[in-house]
Amino acid sequence: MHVGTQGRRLGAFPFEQQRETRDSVGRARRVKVHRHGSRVSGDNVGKAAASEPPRTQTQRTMRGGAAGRGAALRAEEPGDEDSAAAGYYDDAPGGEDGVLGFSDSLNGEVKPRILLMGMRRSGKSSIQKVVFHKMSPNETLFLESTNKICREDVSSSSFVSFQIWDFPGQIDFFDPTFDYEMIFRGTGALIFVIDSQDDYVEALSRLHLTVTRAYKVNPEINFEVFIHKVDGLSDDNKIEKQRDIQKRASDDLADAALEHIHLSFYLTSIYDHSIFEAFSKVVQKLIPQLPTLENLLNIFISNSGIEKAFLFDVVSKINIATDSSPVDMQTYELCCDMIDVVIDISCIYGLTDSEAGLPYDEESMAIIHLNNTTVMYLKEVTKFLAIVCFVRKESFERKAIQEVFDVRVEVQQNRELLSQRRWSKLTVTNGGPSNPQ
Ligand SMILES: Nc1nc2c(ncn2[C@@H]2O[C@H](COP(=O)(O)OP(=O)(O)OP(=O)(O)O)[C@@H](O)[C@H]2O)c(=O)[nH]1
Repeated sequence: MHVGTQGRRLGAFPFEQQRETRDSVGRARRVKVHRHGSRVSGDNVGKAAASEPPRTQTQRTMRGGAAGRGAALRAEEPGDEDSAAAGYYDDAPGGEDGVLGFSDSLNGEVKPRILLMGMRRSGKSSIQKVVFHKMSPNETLFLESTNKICREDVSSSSFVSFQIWDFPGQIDFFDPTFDYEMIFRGTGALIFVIDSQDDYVEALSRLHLTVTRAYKVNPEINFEVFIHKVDGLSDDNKIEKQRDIQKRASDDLADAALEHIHLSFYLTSIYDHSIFEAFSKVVQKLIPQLPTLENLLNIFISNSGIEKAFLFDVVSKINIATDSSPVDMQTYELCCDMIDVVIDISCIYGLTDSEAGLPYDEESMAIIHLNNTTVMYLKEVTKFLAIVCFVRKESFERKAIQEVFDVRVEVQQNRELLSQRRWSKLTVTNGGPSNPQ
């Protein structure tokens, strides 16, 4: 396997130092990746966030105080939103954060919201922490119950940009301080989490109430149901539970003459890749450019000898898009593992203490030969995105992949050359030096 990060030396540490690096630097670097992953738009916000502990820095929270809350809500959604949900919003320590977090309003962009709802202890915060904060599943055992709505901005590129709102277990729709109209109006997807290891009768009636309320306010919401914690169930049991939950939820909607509301169901667990796969599908539905991206990947694979190509957000391991050939869970898992390996190896061996670099940059790439004549190829595409390709050994040896990426490098070089020439022309015309330097 080759892992490249700005040509840094690999494998040069003595063993003891390696361990130390892993414990102290490796972890710190990981946090760094995550910091840049959970970005807040706007320079000031980013700078302020950099010096804060991970939790406050990435969770955009609303201020409990009327002024702060009012400012924040006005900034995001013009209109009379001030009354919204005083008791439900998180109190941000060091209030500035809450206000600045609403950077959408500063550039006029409104990010779609993904809401995480469900009964207490169903696993909502764990899902958010594992997918977006790289928390290990076991650490979620120590998570405290969420009392207020916690909000986080995720923007991995120009086409992946949304907010996640993690709700406390029980929301009282009849509580006058809970302005659900305001919340549902800007929502792109509502994820309702059901604990499959618990009795789910109450959860189903909550699901029904939530869906019908939300639909009334905004019929455009995608309703996604995570049948969660399936790691404790046998395969048969999983299918049985899914069938039962699906049927009961559909029956409830049919009884209310709302059978036209579409619910999507996913079997998920934070202990395997199912949660990343499910979240990928939820996010993909919110990407307007998805058909174009799929088309580009189709063209890409049909002209390069590559069998399958995925575009991934490196931080969250969300699969942004793939070509239209079928995906199986195992392939998806391999991609996630490869991303982990690249980041981990870069953190441990790719950086030195004196360098403030990131473990993922424009020179990041990796090649893994599997034991079944398949080769996996990962290459940086943008600061936050990677393309992961599966290619047969024969095609790889014909250097199909290298040719594809060499073309990209050549095109870039030609562009640079062209712009340099233009620049020289311009400076000569203006009587300046002909060299752009
Ligand atoms: N077995 C298993 N346990 C999980 C899974 N996801 C979360 N849990 C556990 O479920 C418990 C509750 O998780 P939380 O994330 O705090 O639940 P929550 O829905 O945010 O809870 P509230 O904040 O009270 O609404 C924790 O002990 C987690 O470790 C999973 O996929 N499988």
